[in-house]
Amino acid sequence: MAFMAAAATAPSSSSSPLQLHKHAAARRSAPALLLRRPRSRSHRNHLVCSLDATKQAVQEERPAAVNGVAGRTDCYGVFCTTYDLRAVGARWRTDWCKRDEETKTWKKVVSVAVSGAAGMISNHLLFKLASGQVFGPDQPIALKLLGSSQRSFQKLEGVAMELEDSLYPLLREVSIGIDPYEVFQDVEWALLIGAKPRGPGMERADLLNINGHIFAQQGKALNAVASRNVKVLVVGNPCNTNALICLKNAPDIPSKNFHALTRLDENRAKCQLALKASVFYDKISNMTIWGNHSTTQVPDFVNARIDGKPARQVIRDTKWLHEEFTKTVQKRGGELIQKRGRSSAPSTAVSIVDAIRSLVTPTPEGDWFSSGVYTNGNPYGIAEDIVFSMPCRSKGDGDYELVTDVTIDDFLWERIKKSEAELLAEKRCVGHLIGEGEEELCEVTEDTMLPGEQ
Ligand SMILES: NC(=O)c1ccc[n+]([C@@H]2O[C@H](COP(=O)([O-])OP(=O)(O)OC[C@H]3O[C@@H](n4cnc5c(N)ncnc54)[C@H](O)[C@@H]3O)[C@@H](O)[C@H]2O)c1
Repeated sequence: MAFMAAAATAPSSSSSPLQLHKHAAARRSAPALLLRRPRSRSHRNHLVCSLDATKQAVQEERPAAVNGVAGRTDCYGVFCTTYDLRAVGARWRTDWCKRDEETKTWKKVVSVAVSGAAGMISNHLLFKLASGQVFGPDQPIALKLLGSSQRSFQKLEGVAMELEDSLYPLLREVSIGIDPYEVFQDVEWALLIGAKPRGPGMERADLLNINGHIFAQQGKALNAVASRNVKVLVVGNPCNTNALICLKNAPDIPSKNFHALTRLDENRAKCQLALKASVFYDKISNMTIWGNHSTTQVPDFVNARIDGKPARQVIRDTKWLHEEFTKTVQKRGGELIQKRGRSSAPSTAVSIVDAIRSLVTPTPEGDWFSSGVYTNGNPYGIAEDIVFSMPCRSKGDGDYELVTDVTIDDFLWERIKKSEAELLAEKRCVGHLIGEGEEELCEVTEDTMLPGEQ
């Protein structure tokens, strides 16, 4: 347990209602921070009850060199302390506080790792996670933030401070680090967003290799230290093949637990159908993105429904469906970057929220959602042993099943095969990272990165 308090020290004052643990600086190669705070739906009561004791304890226990003093330290102010709520409850002196503690019941904290935590997408996502929008308003959460290098550490500190200042009742723990073997310890969710952007002149094949190494290492780390049922959502591009690399390097974790994010594409496709049909987008359902998160993706208007009716019955413009719809969805990120000057981070963060919520809440009757998942006995005849976006349904237990009642006509199948061929080619490029050959055999030459996501 790299980040957790290793040794409980005695409370700083015998009359203190708080049991305060100084965070043991248990780091190996990487620095780490830990924030644990008393938080609850009624956390403001806790804070009122405990404020004086907290101040006193923090003052007495705080290590000498913290709060911006030159030189590196492992903890910063309140990040260095752990409060034991049970001890607080046991020692409350006033009836009001006692009553508050006795009536409280807590779900077990869910532990979520986020890589690329100082990046643009995380800048939106972390605050949604901490607010309860993702796992629910009664689900406490621990956030484990992974950065890429010593240089990123200071940025992660800044992110942790912003989270702290946001006073989220559900946010119980924030730890930061740059060693995935430490950050992924016991995590139940791993949101792998961090990746290198494609530099000037860099081929897609180069990116596959560079980012592939990141996801191979992170897969190994998850395999070694994460919860045995960790759910992994890969966002960093090229996300399908990165997810494949990650799962191949984590043989002790079920392959079914790995996802590549294609939910942004699904949301964009729903938006375009809604615009074309002049309906609000909550009327669009059964939207599938087939294949790769690239320009070979296949947004499926054949099975999509608008207000419960097949989309093709509502949108009679076949030329638009065949020729414009897919292109518009693919180019959405590029158009956005031209207008806004930056890539689509807020809507990507929202789509990550949607992707997770689709797994932790039951799918509405008759509907489904898209996710890039491992092909292992799929009912559609798509090549096995790749990560391919397909229609899924969930009971809300974190797991999913593939949807079988879909129609795949010639139009869809021809395009699905192209995306499949691309993913098989990407797989050959990363054979050296998935235990399938020492030498790279890479024939990916076409640039199929989605515009706006480099
Ligand atoms: N799947 C999708 O739908 C989708 C949509 C948008 C963006 N993306 C991809 O998501 C990724 C992140 O996008 P962003 O806009 O947040 O980028 P960003 O450059 O703002 O942030 C990326 C962060 O990742 C960090 N990082 C790099 N290597 C890392 C490593 N090994 N471990 C941990 N962190 C590391 C960087 O330091 C940086 O802070 C990119 O690869 C982008 O192409 C995917």
